[in-house]
This record gives sequence, structure tokens and C-alpha cells, in this order.
Amino acid sequence: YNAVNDAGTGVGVLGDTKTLNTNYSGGTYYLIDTTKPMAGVIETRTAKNLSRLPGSYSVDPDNNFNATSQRADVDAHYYAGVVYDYYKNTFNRNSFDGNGATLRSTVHYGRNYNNAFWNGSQMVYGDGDGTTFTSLSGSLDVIAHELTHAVTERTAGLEYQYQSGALNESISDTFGVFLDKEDYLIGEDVYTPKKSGDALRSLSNPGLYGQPENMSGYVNTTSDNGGVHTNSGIPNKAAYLTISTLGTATAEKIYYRALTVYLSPKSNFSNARAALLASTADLYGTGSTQYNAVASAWTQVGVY
Ligand SMILES: CCCCC[C@H](S)C(=O)N[C@@H](Cc1ccccc1)C(=O)N[C@@H](C)C(=O)O
Ligand SMILES: [Ca+2]
Ligand SMILES: [Ca+2]
Ligand SMILES: [Zn+2]
Repeated sequence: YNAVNDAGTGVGVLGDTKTLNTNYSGGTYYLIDTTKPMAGVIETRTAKNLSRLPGSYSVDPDNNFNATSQRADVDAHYYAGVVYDYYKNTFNRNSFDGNGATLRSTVHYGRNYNNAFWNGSQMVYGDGDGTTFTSLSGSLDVIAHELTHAVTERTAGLEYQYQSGALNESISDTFGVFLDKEDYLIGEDVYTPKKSGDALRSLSNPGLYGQPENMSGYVNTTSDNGGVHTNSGIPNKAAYLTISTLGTATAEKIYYRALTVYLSPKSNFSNARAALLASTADLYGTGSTQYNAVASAWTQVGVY
């Protein structure tokens, strides 16, 4: 494909129109974005409801991706660009590997698939079954969640099980809130499309959706890799307390430094408290109001 960007348009999962960076080649427009400086491309593909990855490029004859079947493609592509820009502009991180790796997404994965994941190489999004979820790429916090798994994998490498896994999940939710600033909810735009006002998770009130918000409520289980989507409520609550006290601009610096400098594969919740305090001390000094706020947040969730 050429290096020239052909600005296209598209309609997203929620019916909103947005501009897209596309590439023209051989009579067809591709969801390939080559506009990011020093980065690889951002490319979006479709699995056409099978489960083979990466699938074929999302294409359109007239550069207006407005078919209903293209809505998931449009949002996966657009939001990947938003998340790329966030990491580059906020932390000067050039893609998930820091070295301009291509951001590949595949949508329409499987049939009625109620999930999204990072498979070690790319993002993958299901269409949902129309009741539990609509197309999962339709929400910025989902793309932020999945792409942050890629960053975590290349930095702290938090093992995806038990406390390190719940922490891994929490880091992804926390950056979901750093990107999707409007609320402390996760997945609200794509969860239960027939029901308004709910979400998959809440950082401010994990209990609303069945998650513990204190170490006293830690769930010992072997399912879901040791309850990673349940126990993430505890660090999620600490993140909420930190963000609501210090604001996003300060909190994101503290979390990014902890993720890239102090956390490691087997870090547990107590290690996370220490990592975030060390990070805060580096940035603002021990005994600073920021330091005391982070300490207080983790004490409130029962982690020392
Ligand atoms: C392969 C199966 C496991 C998937 C785990 C991925 S990383 C994950 O956590 N996916 C998110 C998707 C998401 C993110 C933000 C908002 C809504 C939905 C997730 O939370 N999945 C839930 C449904 C789960 O797997 O329990
Ligand atoms: Ca949200
Ligand atoms: Ca809903
Ligand atoms: Zn996840």
C-alpha cells in the first residue's frame, strides 16, 4: 500500500460518523493508517465471523465505511488510533513495544462472541450476541483495555493469574478510565445494549457488579485464572480513590512509571502498593500529598 493517507469516513457501532485514515490501492480503500510518525501502521481486519486470525483487510470501494457490517471495523480502527496517540502524546511511547510495532485489530471474530482480547500479537473483538454485548470495539475503554495488556506484557509482564493477573486486569481497566475519562465505568457503551445505565465493571463501586473492593473480600478460586476479573475490583477501587483525589494527569504518571519501572511478573497487590508509592516518591517526593493519597487509597482497600 502507498504511504499516502486517504482520509475516509465511517459510521461506528453506536451510529456515529467519524473520519478515518485509510490507504488506497488497486481500486480499493483499506483500513490501513500510515499517518502515525515513526510508527508501524494501524491496520484493521475482519475474521468474517470465523475464528481464523488475522483475517482479511477491511476494505471499501468508495472510502465511506458506512455499511452496518463495517461498524465494528470503523471503531476498532478509529479507537486504535486514539489509544496510539494517547501513549505517544502522554508518555512518548511509540506503540505498545515503544518501537513503532504495528497495531493490528481483527473484528467479527467468531459468532456472537461476547469478549475481546489481546492474543500476544494483536487485538481481537467479538460482535457480542446483541444481548450481553454489542460489537465490543464500539467502546474506547475496551480498546484501551486490550492495548494496555500489550503494554503490560512488554513492561511489567504481570502473569495472568491470581493476584498478578487481577493486577494485570486492573491496569487495563485503569488505563481504560485514563482514556475514557467521562466515567469510572468499564464497557458501558457496549454492555447490554438493550439496557441503559449499566456497565460490566465500576471502579468507583466494584460491588455494583459483583466485585470485591477490599482485600477482606478477596475471592479464592481457580476459575477465570484465579478470579482475575473478580479480584481486579480491589486494585480498581484503589485506582478510583487515587484518580478521584489526584486527578487523571497526576495518576496516569504514577501508574505508567509503576508499570514500566517497578512492577514485575509476579507482583501481587502488596507489591503494587509499594510500586505505586515508589513511583509517587520519585515524581512528587515521600510525604507529599500525592504520596499520602496513594498510601491512603491502598489502606482503604486493605492492602499494606
Ligand atoms: C479470551 C477470553 C479472556 C479474555 C480476557 C480479556 S483480556 C478481557 O479481559 N476482556 C475484557 C473485554 C472488555 C473490556 C472492557 C470492557 C468490556 C469488555 C473483559 O473484561 N472480558 C470479560 C467479559 C471476561 O472475560 O470476563
Ligand atoms: Ca467507560
Ligand atoms: Ca447497557
Ligand atoms: Zn483483560
